[in-house]
Amino acid sequence: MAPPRADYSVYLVTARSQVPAGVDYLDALRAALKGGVTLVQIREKDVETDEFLDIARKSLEVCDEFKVPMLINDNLSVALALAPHVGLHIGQSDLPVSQARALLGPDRLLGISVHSVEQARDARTSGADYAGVGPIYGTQSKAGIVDDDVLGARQAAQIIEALDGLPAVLIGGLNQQTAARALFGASSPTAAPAGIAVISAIMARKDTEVAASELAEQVAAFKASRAEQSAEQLRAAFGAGSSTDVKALVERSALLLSSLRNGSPPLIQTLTSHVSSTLSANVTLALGGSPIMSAQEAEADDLGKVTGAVVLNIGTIGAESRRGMKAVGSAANRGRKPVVLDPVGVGASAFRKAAVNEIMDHTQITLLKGNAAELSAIAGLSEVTSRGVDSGAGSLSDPIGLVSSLARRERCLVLLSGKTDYLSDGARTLACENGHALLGAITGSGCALGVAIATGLAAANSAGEAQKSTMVKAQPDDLIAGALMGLLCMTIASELAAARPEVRGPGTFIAALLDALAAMDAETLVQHAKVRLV
Ligand SMILES: Nc1ncnc2c1ncn2[C@@H]1O[C@H](COP(=O)(O)OP(=O)(O)OP(=O)(O)O)[C@@H](O)[C@H]1O
Ligand SMILES: Cc1ncsc1CCO
Repeated sequence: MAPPRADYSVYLVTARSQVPAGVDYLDALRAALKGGVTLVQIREKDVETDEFLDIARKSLEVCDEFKVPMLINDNLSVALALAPHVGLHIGQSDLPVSQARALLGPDRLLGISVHSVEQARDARTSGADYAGVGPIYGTQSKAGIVDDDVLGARQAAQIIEALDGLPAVLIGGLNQQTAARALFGASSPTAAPAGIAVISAIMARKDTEVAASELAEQVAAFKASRAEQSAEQLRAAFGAGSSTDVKALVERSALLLSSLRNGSPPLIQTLTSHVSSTLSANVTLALGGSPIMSAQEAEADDLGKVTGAVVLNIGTIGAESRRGMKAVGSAANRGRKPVVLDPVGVGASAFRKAAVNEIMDHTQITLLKGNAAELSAIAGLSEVTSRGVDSGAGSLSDPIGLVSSLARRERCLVLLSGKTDYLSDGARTLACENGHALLGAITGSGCALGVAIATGLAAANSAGEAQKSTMVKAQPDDLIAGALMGLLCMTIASELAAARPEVRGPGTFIAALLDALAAMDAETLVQHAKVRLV
C-alpha cells in the first residue's frame, strides 16, 4: 500500500476558459488556494507548449506561495521542464504509468485516471501515487438519458476497494451539492475516497474563495466522521441498531405516532405520480403530517430547509421530475432528512431502471420500498418479473435474504410490500402480517404506504441527534421504529376500514381507510400489530 504523498482533499483542476469574465485567472487560483484547495492540476487542452509552460510557471509561483503541490495534466515534457517538485497526471490512453515513473524519477507526484475495477487493479502496482476515479456524475443529454460512461458513486466504491489503499480522488460532476453524497456513496467499510477533484465548482464561481472553502468543509466533515467511527461501526450494516425486542420496537413506533400527533406537523415533500398524488397527500394529512407535492428543481433547496422527510416515487417520472428528484434528494441528504425511494415499476423499462440508478447514485436513500417485482429488479434477480406498476401475486423464494442483502448493499432500510411485509436494516428483519386484500384493489396504495413511512421517519428524525456515519439524524432503532409506524398505521387502518359495515368495495374502502388512519392512535397500533422478528 502506497503512503499518501499529498493531501488530496480538495483537488482543483484548472480551466482558464471557465473563469468568469472580469476575473483574472491567477487571482482566482490564489483565492481558491486561500479557500482551502490542497492540490492543483494545470490542464491546458488546446495550447502550444510555450504557452502551457508559461501558464504553468505562473501558476507554480502561486502554488508555491501556499506550499500546495502542483501537477501538469498529460504533458510529460512540460512537467520535466518545470521544477523537480512538479508532478504529472496522466490518462489511460497516455504513456504507461511505469514509463512515466521511470522518466519522472521517484520524487515527483504521479497520478492516473481510472474508470474501472480492472484499471484500478493495474494502477495499484503501477508506480502511481494516486488514482483519479471518475466520471462520478455526468451532464444530462437533452433526452434526459445519462451518459453511458458515468460511474456513479456506488460503482466508484468498488473501484476504490480495488485500489487497495492507493489514494483515490473522485472526479466528474462534483460540486457543493453533489460532494457529500459522492464521498459517502463511494465509501465502504474498508475504503474511502481521499478527496474530490473539481473544475467549475471553483473555477466558474466569482466568489472563488468561498466556493473552495465550502468544499473543503464538506471533505473535512466527511473525513472527521469516518475517523470517529470504529472499524466495528464501519463494518456494521447501515442503521444496524441493537434492539431485537419486537415488542419494544412496536411500542416505540406507537410513541412516535403520539409525538407526531401532538407536535407540529412535519412537512412531507412528495414527488410522486399524478395517479397517486391525492391519495398520498390525504394519507399524510390523516397521519399528522403536512403534504407538499412538488417536483420542481428550482425550489428544492428552499423546501429542503423546512421538510421533515421526502418521498421520491418514479410512478410517472419524466425529464422534469427526474431533475427535481436529483435536486430534492441531494438537499435532503445535506439537511440530514430521511428519503424514501419508491421505484414504481422499475423492472418494466430500461428508462425506469436508469432513473432509479441515477437517483440512488445522487442520493443516499434512507428507506427503499418496493413490491416483489420492483425489489427483485433492483437486486438483479429474475425470479419475479414485472409487466407494469402493480405487483400482482409475485412470490419470492427468499424474501428475507432479498431485503437484508439489499439493505446491506445500499446501506438503507428496505421494505418489501405484499401480503406479508418485510422490513430490514441489513442486520434485523421484521415480518408484518397486518393488511387487507382491499389495499391491493386500489391504485396507489403502495405509493401511499411510502408516504406514510416517510411521515414516520420524519417523526423519528426530529427526535434524533446527528448521526456521524449516516445521512440522517435519527438513531438506528428510532429509524426502524419510524418506518414501522408508517407501515402499521397503513396496514392496521386497512383492516379496520375493511371491517366497516359501509365498506362494499374499493370505492367505499378508500374513504373508510382515510377515516381509520385519522382515528389511529398509539393504543390501537400496539393492540393490532402482528410483527415478528424473522
Ligand atoms: N393480499 C394482501 N393482504 C394484505 N395486505 C396486502 C395485500 N396486498 C397488499 N397488501 C398491503 O398493501 C400495501 C401496498 O402493497 P403492494 O405490494 O400492493 O404495493 P404496490 O404493488 O406497490 O401497490 P401500488 O402500485 O398500487 O401502489 C402493503 O402495505 C401491503 O401490506
Ligand atoms: C397506475 C400507475 N401508473 C403509473 S404510477 C401508478 C400508480 C401505482 O403505483
